[in-house]
Amino acid sequence: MDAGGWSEDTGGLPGGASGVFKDASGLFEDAVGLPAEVAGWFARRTWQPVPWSAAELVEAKRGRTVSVVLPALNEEGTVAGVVSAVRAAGELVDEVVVMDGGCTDRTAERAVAAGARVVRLDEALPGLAPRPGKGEVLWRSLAATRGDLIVFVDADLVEVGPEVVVGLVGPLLTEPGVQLVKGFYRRPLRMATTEHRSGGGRVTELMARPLLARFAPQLSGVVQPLGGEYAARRDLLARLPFAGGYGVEIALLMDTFRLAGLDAIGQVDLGVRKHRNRDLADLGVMASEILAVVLDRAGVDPGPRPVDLVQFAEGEPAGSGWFPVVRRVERTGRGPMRDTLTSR
Ligand SMILES: O=c1ccn([C@@H]2O[C@H](COP(=O)(O)OP(=O)(O)O)[C@@H](O)[C@H]2O)c(=O)[nH]1
Ligand SMILES: O=C(O)[C@@H](COP(=O)(O)O)O[C@H]1O[C@H](CO)[C@@H](O)[C@H](O)[C@H]1O
Repeated sequence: MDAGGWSEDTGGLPGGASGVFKDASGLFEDAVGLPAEVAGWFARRTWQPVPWSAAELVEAKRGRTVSVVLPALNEEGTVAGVVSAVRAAGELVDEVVVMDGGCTDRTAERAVAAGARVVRLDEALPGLAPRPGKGEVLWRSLAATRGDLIVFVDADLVEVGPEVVVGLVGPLLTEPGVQLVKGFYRRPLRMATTEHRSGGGRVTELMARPLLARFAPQLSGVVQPLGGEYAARRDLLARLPFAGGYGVEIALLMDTFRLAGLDAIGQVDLGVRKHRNRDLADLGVMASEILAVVLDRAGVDPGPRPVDLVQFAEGEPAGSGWFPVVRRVERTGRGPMRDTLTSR
């Protein structure tokens, strides 16, 4: 599959351009070419657009099974739409599981009504007290599902369709060397009253990319390293540790690279991703979790645990001054699920 005009000998830029990449906004006038290793990987392991149909992939399954997992913490407003979108992939999907991360709203009820199986954290691993954070939810999904391939899709997406599953499992069913597939997309930024065509993926741009550039430059070709839509072989995920909070995605990416090499990773264009965009304060906590994980994977002491992140809020009414808000950032991860299951 021609990966959309990118080739290994053009410095990684479309159309043979190399050296300076001119952009209408002039923001990239100082761009340089991709390192050859990254350009080569990008050309080999990027599928844009996705070339497969659901029917072709059903044929390609050859007995392999697919579990789709939606991590959900109070997503009653969107979970049913995401479940329906995933189920529209038909026979490509063998089970749809919503992992209840501790919901106190109608997420579970609406997920069941839409056709998903709902599993609470304590049900997935009875007797093992759940820990907070997204990573714990994804880790426990390995015990709650049975598919040979596991697809993670956030439950807060809107305007999503079955192509999210088709795209993500495509390389896993057709390229034997690929073990982890990340989705990528244009990321609009939807705030309370406005929607911008791009601007989403704020922690990706401000934290993840600069960290990868310094500590794992081989992964710099991954368009959306933090994206919550990705798929992997169970036998890979079961051998990996899971970071506890929002560091789970970048940890899985770095650990897959360390364990299986760059060509075990692929990425597919999924079009546009719209989700609930959290405020900057929440993203500050997320960035802190991601920073800690990347430093840990890079062998750099991430500092004390837990760390107290001091942020500031403006008092009411406006003009009445600012006050500190301290958020304790502590997400304890888990070891490989393979070890947990064999020790139970
Ligand atoms: O402790 C958590 C945090 C998040 N999530 C779920 O993980 C997905 C991604 O989380 P979030 O939307 O907060 O991340 P963002 O997309 O804003 O970076 C969503 O479906 C959340 O409901 C979860 O199950 N438990
Ligand atoms: O990519 C990002 O920068 C963050 C925040 O996205 P937005 O700025 O709210 O679009 O979103 C991702 O990061 C989380 C941590 O990896 C993932 O868990 C989320 O699924 C993903 O949306």
